[in-house]
Amino acid sequence: MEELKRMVAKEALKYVDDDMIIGLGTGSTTAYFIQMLGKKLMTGELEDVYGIPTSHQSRLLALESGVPVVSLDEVDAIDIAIDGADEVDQHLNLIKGRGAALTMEKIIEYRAGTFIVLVDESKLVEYLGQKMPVPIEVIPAAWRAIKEELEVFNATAELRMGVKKDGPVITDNGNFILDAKFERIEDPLDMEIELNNIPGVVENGIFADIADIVLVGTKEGVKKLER
Ligand SMILES: O=C(CO)[C@H](O)[C@H](O)COP(=O)(O)O
Repeated sequence: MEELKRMVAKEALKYVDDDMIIGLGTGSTTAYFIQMLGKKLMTGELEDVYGIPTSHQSRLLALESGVPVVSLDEVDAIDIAIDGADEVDQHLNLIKGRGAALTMEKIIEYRAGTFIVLVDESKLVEYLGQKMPVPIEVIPAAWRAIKEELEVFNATAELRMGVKKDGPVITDNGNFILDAKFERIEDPLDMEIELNNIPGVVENGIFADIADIVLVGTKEGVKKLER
């Protein structure tokens, strides 16, 4: 599994050129990409590349790996964004947010010229919601009301609890995460919009119609899926 992650991260480096601004996703697969990018910058194979982190995790790792970081309000455009995903359907719609960084990820990836997703083949699904819940970032005061309101969509939601921390997970933005298990998400774009219409929802982990390229790590090599 780690080898497949490394393989797609290496492939993603081929999309990086000098003078680029790159959205840096969150998670274990993107972590390989950030480290490899840092090495290319240190050896001088790449120059004047800046990263825009999507989380504390990617910011700390970028700084540690030698990738200079900037924030969204300091740039005019983002050339590419690189990130992992938890599920990818055949139309390249995604579920993201296992790492609770979905809000900043969507802010950056929506605005990238090209959004490239890195996964291994276990993440490919027939329909969204097949294996994973949809993480929903919510304002803490509204979590219980939203949990109940999600029943309209036949979704069962759980408040995500911390590991090595008592009580709920607190996102980088100071909010809670509800993990909502749906029976089947028939229309990802419609569901993404519906969920964001609930007052108190900050953002949800359905990324419909945003990914341009998905690089899939398989035992036979990297497969490229394109929209
Ligand atoms: O959405 C995410 C974090 O919020 C991650 O990109 C997603 O969970 C994939 O992570 P990994 O590469 O570790 O499997």
